[in-house]
Amino acid sequence: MDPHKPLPALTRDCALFLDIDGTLLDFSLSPDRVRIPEGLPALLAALKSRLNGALALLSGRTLPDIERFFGCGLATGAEHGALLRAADGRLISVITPDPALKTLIPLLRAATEARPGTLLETKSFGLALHWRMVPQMGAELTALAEKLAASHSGLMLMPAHEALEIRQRGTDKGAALSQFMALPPFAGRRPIFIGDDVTDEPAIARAREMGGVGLHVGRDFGGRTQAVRTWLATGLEGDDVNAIKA
Ligand SMILES: O=P(O)(O)OC[C@H]1O[C@H](O[C@H]2O[C@H](CO)[C@@H](O)[C@H](O)[C@H]2O)[C@H](O)[C@@H](O)[C@@H]1O
Repeated sequence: MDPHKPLPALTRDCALFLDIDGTLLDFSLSPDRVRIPEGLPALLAALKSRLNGALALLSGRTLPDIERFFGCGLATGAEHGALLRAADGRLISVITPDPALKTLIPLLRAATEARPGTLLETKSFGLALHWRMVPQMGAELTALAEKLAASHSGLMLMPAHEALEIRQRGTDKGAALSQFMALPPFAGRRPIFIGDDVTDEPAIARAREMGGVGLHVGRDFGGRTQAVRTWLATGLEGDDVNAIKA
């Protein structure tokens, strides 16, 4: 977007899709240390109600992480769209995990244990190597992951913020957005997606292709998650927002 262009209005006819880390939440030193701003779960619940349920989280996080952060009441595309769950808990789709992922765990775990400050995050449909505490370790871990994944054609590597995601091919947040948009209560609405990372670009592009808006935290919100939360609160104008400032 043109940085001088005002942000779009978050109106009742939108379908809202939100990334989590780096968009709703500030980054922390490790995945389990994120802080959920007071009022954010209530803000999301109020927006969901304002949009007649057309709000979904699209994240690289696991479903249990997302439920721990925000409860179970939001439609969710977890692990970059590997698993899609409706707000009422119904499973919409889930991929079959590639058995190759498990075979990489012992080698990657040994590599992170040998490099203090690095971390291996094991998820249901992918792995993530983290080095936020020791950025100088990023190149070595990336080289190792490239070597290990090379013989597994079903896997792909995706650079992330101070991390590398090892994922299955065939899913991304753009496809997840399309799947939700084909279903009620999303169908027929104007999609708005907000993300911050390379893994969010397919959903940014997809929202635009569908006549909606794809926003980027760095390009459109000055890199500030607080600016995202403030803009989200504008979607409640007219409601009693005093109790739900995030
Ligand atoms: O799609 P997202 O909701 O943005 O999730 C992307 C990944 O986020 C997490 O890692 C990132 O956030 C951590 C906590 O702030 C940070 O320590 C790390 O450096 C970031 O890369 C999460 O751990 C991953 O599983 C998600 O895929």
